[in-house]
Amino acid sequence: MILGAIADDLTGATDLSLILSRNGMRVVQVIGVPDTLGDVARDADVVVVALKSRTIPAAEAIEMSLASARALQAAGAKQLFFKYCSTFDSTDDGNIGQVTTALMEHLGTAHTLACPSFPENGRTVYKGHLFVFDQLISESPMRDHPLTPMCDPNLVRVLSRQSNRPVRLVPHETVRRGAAAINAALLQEPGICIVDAITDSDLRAIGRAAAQFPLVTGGSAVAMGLPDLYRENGWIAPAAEREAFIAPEGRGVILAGSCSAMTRRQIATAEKAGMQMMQLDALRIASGEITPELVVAFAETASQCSSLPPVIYSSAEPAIVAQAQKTLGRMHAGEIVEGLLARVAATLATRGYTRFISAGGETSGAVVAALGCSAVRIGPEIDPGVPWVLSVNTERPLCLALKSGNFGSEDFFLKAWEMLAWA
Ligand SMILES: Nc1ncnc2c1ncn2[C@@H]1O[C@H](COP(=O)(O)OP(=O)(O)O)[C@@H](O)[C@H]1O
Ligand SMILES: O=C(O)[C@@H](O)C(=O)COP(=O)(O)O
Repeated sequence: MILGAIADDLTGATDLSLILSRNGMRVVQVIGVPDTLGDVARDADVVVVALKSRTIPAAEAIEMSLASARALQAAGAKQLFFKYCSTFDSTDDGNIGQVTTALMEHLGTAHTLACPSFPENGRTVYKGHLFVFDQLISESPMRDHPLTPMCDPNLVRVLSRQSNRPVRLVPHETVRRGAAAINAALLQEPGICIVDAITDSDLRAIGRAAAQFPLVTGGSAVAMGLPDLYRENGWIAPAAEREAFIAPEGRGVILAGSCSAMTRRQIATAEKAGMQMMQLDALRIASGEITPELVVAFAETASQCSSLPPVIYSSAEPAIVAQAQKTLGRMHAGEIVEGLLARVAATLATRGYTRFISAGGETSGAVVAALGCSAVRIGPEIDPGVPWVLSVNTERPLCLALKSGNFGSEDFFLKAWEMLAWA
């Protein structure tokens, strides 16, 4: 194994695993802090550890990340990659800066870079400012994220508030001059460099520039150049063949806890396509009016009426989410919704459901933990950043599509489901 990756949420981990496996690396993805990785890592070029550390207190996120780093290093990782969201999801309390700083200290390195750019999904960084397609992040729907509202587009400023290390910019003028110029800029002074990147070729140059860095941090796309680089250096074998993906027979369900504008559009499209819908309200879950039993009963009835999977969603407009948060508290509202969706998933799995599509990083983390799944194998790509994956250690095999809230086309749910017809 050459690369050890730590992702701060589950959908982010599968996104990174997909990019690396698409570029011919043998990827193993584990969920939660691993004790040891001996057997798991033996035939892998990279192990990706999926945490649920994006919105927890910074001290806990640091502890989980360092424990994962130690396990990855013990299994042979020569370089570490800290993966966070392409929309830089975090608050001033953390956790991107704090975890990066802790990993730098752990590795004894004074230099690293931070770059969430993912042009294929419309995320670019220019003059240190993060864009989502044509909008600054702070003017995009991400300003209303339920847990990590992004209101400052200047990443140098954002990261400076989260780290005691100096944070500066490597501007696009330097990035355009290629890997050697970027490398020189990164090494000029100690600290964390936000690096501008607006195209895949920028990202490949950045990867090359950081080839010898013990720690790289960023969105998944920053890793796209690493596999070729490792092969050129003889550190990994020629591109691996992808294993066949065989979806287990069984019923399916869609569970959506993401409130992103894209997930809400995908839900509307699913309804138009004839999927059976149930909307969950956070306040009614908190009052006990909506119970897991009620939701499971809906899913079972809906599955009898239609060959399409039912959609169970708490996704709502910012005003509704804000109202729930005012009554329940921001984090508690999230936990209540995640808890319900997780219990529904666990019950459905005992009743023959084997195909789960989940929308939202925190949501997917909760759902997959409840399914008892601690490792997955990466399958075919549904949309950029979102593959089907197969559980490797559950009682019965499960196939899962873990969709980042912001990712996927408007017909994502139907498209993901139809892919299983030939898998
Ligand atoms: N109706 C709602 N009211 C309050 N919080 C909600 C509601 N629906 C979902 N949430 C919470 O919002 C958070 C969404 O985060 P996540 O699942 O990571 O989605 P995304 O991928 O869009 O960031 C979760 O913690 C979820 O439980
Ligand atoms: O980088 C990304 O945008 C995704 O890989 C990611 O991190 C997903 O997070 P959520 O949007 O919270 O699902």
